[in-house]
Amino acid sequence: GLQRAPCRYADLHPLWQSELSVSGGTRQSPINIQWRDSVYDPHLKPLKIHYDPTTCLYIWNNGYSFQVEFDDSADKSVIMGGPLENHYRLKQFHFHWGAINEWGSEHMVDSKVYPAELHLVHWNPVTSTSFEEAIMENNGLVVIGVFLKLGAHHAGLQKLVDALPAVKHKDTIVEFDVFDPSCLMPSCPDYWTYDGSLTTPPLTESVTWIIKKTPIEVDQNQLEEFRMLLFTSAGEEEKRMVDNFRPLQPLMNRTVRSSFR
Ligand SMILES: N/C(=N\S(N)(=O)=O)N1CCCC1
Ligand SMILES: [Zn+2]
Repeated sequence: GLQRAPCRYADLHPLWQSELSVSGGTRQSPINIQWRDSVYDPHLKPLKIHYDPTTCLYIWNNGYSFQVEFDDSADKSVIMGGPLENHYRLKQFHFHWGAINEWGSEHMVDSKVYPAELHLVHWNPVTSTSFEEAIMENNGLVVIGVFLKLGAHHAGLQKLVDALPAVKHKDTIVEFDVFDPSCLMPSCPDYWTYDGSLTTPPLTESVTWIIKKTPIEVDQNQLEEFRMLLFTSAGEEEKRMVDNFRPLQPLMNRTVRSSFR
């Protein structure tokens, strides 16, 4: 039959062959956040973030994104408050982005898409004994999503960008110490929150999402450095790491709550 050109490499990327395998999902991510349908919840507290920069370990290219890993053996880099009943430990952060500035984020706001999205992944040490266990637990994880928009140079991000050439190929790693990801947070406290899932396999429905309303600004050069990474290992035919985002998923029977009026 007629071969349909893949609309995105991500659709063919091995990670996505299992995309269709999550049958019966009722709380999948990402979603389009319709601002007018979100419900202000006065019981939502301010999010409290305490990251210890010395818990930063290394950056690596996992063949889907670049990821900064943290020492999560103690309650040193934690978040609490917001919609959360207890504290959660920071495990890693990573990004999703597009081949061009017109798309790239996973979540959308009133169908507006951003060039990239940061995910800070945390797990619940009260109900789980490890990150790997928490991935399978209902509400075992909290992911904070921060939109990136094209604008001013981001000095805090630049330290990360300068390390990217060292992790150009899949399964490469470089030491990265003393970095405080709080510098990647917008100063505005406003967020939406909803119950969702991981956006890559195993796609488990274990995530309380906290999506910051206000994007951070990064410049064109910084976005282009993301796009110079490769999905492929050294020696393989090079495939640029771009469009590593999952398509929108149905909202189904969910309400998005906002921390702001
Ligand atoms: N998909 C994921 N995070 S995300 N994109 O949903 O924040 N992960 C896969 C394994 C651990 C984190
Ligand atoms: Zn992600």
